[in-house]
Amino acid sequence: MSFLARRLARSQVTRTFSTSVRRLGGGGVGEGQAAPTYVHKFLKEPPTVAVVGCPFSGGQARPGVDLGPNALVEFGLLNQIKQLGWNVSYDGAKPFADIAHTRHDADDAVDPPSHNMKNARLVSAVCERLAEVVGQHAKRGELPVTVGGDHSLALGSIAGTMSKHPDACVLWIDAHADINTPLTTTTGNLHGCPVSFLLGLDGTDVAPFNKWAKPCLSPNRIVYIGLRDVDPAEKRILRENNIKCFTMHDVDKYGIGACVQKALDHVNPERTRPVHLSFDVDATDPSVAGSTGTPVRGGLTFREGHYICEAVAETGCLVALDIMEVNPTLGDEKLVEQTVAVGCSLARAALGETLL
Ligand SMILES: NC(=[NH2+])NCCC[C@H](N)C(=O)O
Ligand SMILES: [Mn+2]
Ligand SMILES: [Mn+2]
Repeated sequence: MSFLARRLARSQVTRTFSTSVRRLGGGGVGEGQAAPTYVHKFLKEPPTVAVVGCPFSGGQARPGVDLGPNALVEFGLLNQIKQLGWNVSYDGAKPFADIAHTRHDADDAVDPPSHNMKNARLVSAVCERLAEVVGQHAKRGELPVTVGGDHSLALGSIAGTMSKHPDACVLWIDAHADINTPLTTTTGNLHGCPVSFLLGLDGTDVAPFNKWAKPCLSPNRIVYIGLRDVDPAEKRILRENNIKCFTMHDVDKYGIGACVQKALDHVNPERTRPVHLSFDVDATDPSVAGSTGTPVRGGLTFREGHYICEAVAETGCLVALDIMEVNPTLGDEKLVEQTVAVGCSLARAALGETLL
């Protein structure tokens, strides 16, 4: 175990679900038993997290992001979640074992570009499988945590969430909007496109995706936080579809607290709707999580990133979480460990770690 992992493990051992997450004890805080501050609105007892590691890099061009899930699990993610009081299950890469999931765009002969998309068959197959796996966990009343892998996977994870919770809303935390369509993408990388398929935008009704990926999200049920690198065609799409965005400019202007509140008020005004939180670690500044394939300077601070996760946890509405785009082959050892640690701590924050 690395130094950081050991230190983290030590600081966690005394925390239990019943004392740190579920209730404020009657003793210290005024009269009687305080009400639970944190109630899961949509999960079955006992609260269970299903970690779904998806070692996949086919949605973009840089190898190594497929090693993300293993890096987070090696860093202790499963135990860290257990220590927050959750039951935790983990299948390793088994659900994807029969798909050549770590291939990326060297393989044009097997998976030729179609409709401007690279690795379309591969991305489609992996996302279809991921949708099944996430959907199964959700239907059991568990909370699937999908650990990527590149962000094309959110097409699968969100489709899976929607199969159980068709009224769910999505918080998409990212430097990028990932809303290119096969008609607008300039890179052909499908990690820049998942949202357009979820919404069923023009140009997305194409094989092989249209075999399984039916539009399942409407533009008023998704909100972005952290944007700062949006392609011109994506800006047009966001405007035309009236999609609510909190760019880094807005985070500077209003502060993260107001942005998250407005974001939740937009997609989930009564806090009665299930929430799928899709977190691309490149939303945070490269000084916070630098081991990622498309870093963009000027991002969320460590606290701003965690605040978003905590505020979602506080609603009790979280039904699914994605932690995406950790690439443990980019940067020196220190940067990698820091990025992996941030991936784990964002997940813990979304699962209630810092709530009293
Ligand atoms: N998930 C990400 N990191 N996406 C980056 C997308 C970059 C660019 N907009 C593209 O379409 O390729
Ligand atoms: Mn991104
Ligand atoms: Mn992304």
